[in-house]
Amino acid sequence: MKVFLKLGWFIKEEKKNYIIGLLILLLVALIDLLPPQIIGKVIDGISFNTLTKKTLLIYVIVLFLAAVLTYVFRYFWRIMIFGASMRLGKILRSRLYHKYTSMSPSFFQERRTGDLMAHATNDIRAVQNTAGGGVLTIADSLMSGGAVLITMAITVDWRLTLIVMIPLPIMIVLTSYYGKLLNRGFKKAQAAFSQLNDKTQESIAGIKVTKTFGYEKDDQADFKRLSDDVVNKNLKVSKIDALFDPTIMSVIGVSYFLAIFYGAKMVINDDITIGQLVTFTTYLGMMVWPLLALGLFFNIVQRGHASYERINEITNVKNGVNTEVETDKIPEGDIQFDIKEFHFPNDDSIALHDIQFTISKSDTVGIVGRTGSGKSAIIRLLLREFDTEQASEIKYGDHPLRYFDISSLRAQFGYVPQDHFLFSTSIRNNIAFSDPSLENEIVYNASKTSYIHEDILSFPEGYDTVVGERGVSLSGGQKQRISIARALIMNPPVLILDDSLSAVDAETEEHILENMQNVRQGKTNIITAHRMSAVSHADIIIVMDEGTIIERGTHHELMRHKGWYYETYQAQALHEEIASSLDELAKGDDNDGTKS
Ligand SMILES: Nc1ncnc2c1ncn2[C@@H]1O[C@H](COP(=O)(O)OP(=O)(O)OP(=O)(O)O)[C@@H](O)[C@H]1O
Repeated sequence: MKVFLKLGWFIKEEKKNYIIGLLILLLVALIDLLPPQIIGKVIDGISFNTLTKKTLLIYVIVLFLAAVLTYVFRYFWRIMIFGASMRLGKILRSRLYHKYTSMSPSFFQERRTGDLMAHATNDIRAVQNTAGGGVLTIADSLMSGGAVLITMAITVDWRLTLIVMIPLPIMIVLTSYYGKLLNRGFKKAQAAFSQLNDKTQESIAGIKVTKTFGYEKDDQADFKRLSDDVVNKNLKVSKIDALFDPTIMSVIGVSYFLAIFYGAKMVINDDITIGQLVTFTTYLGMMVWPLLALGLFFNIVQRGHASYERINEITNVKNGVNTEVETDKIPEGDIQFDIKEFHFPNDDSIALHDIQFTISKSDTVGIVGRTGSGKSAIIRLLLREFDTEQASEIKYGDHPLRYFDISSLRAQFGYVPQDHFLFSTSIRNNIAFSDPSLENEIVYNASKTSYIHEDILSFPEGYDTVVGERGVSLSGGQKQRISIARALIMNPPVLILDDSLSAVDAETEEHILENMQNVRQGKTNIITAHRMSAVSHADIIIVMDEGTIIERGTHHELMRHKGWYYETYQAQALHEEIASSLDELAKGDDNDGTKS
């Protein structure tokens, strides 16, 4: 029942629909009381030989009207009550979606995708059912059941009514005990479903790796284990659920026995007529549904409560990043880093320390270093993915990052992340993601700059080619270049390429960088890379190692310095030279082969 208190805000909102729906439901319950009365009267009329044709006709007309009214009323209460519950589903779905889209990336890092999807599907369905089926079952059970009991007491005999109610308290005790067991069972079953959802999502996303490693059998076994777990936990719930019906039917059975036993005695003693006894037992039959509805109500409500708690747990999570600021100032100017020490949330090891450097407005900055040296960490702090001290230690213009509204801060950046992502839509829509109404010419220019225009034209449907599961398969380099075009099209004050040229060959990289130098004049660029050639043209290059800066300067300064940058640059240049010589040789061999 607690879930109704928690859903009080919604019930208040939909007060009108619920009241009208419940009133109509009450009318149906009252109309349903008529037929047993009429049956009793007809039986008594026959046994006392007082039934005339005219009264019989009136009874038939009343029964017919009752049937028509019940039909119409049932239709309307369904629309009122189930309509309201659907609106609750919509509200919760929007809340969750809003929550998901407003959370910082660390939120998603800590949670499993399958779990988040289960909240948006299974859990919402369960809460929606509470606001629909739950309200209906409790109202129907109280109103129909109550109306039937009162009518039995008034129109037949109150003593007989009390007698048949003797077994009811046993039923209430048992069903509320089952209800508690159900809640526990549902929580476990929903959690197991989340895990299965997560497993399915991960398996599909990682299908290529699974196949390459021949891991299908283990993957299937893993899936079977989780699937069995879901079945077992739901089976436990069903076993508890299955106790409701027999308990209720047994209670009704005992009540029937008492009704016949004591009712017959009363007929013999002339306390009630035989017609009244038939009316009474017919009413008792009408108590089956309200009592079953009560059992159903516990089931629906316990499931809804467990799900509502799971949804609330997510919607109550505070966004890791404090977004409440008073200024509407747009960030502008140089970006200064003065990071003393940074560790990722929930991680004790130091990811960055003693990072001091400035990115002057309109400069291109290169950040290089071994894998795991902290390049991406710097970028993620600049994008305020975490609400740590560093939001004060990094300044944009005259103010720390914390000073700015998070949306206007992020709007300054065009970011191409390391793990680029394309949506399952056309290439054009992927590039014009920030504004789908952009003219084709602008889309083409961005593609030309990122050196992907010709590739796109060679696809079967050009820019309308759909990417992803049901579309064309793109190479890693093509995906990277489309992602770069998507960032370039925004013409952002600061463009960040986080290892975004790793999958293109040296020649393509050179073309892209050359094009960028032309179109990004007067704007800031930050490029992190493993290949030194990607940053050699930068105004300043930062070399990272073990979370701190070990070298800095222009390409020429660093080459003179003869440190890590110099050595890596030389090694990569040599490697590049050997690779292109081998390429030439292979081409030569091919040509020879063709001639002979
Ligand atoms: N969310 C996280 N929680 C804890 N540690 C993290 C997290 N993300 C990264 N790290 C760790 O922080 C360090 C720096 O990682 P970062 O991703 O910045 O390296 P990088 O230089 O960008 O590496 P790469 O070139 O391979 O992308 C690494 O040791 C990494 O394992």
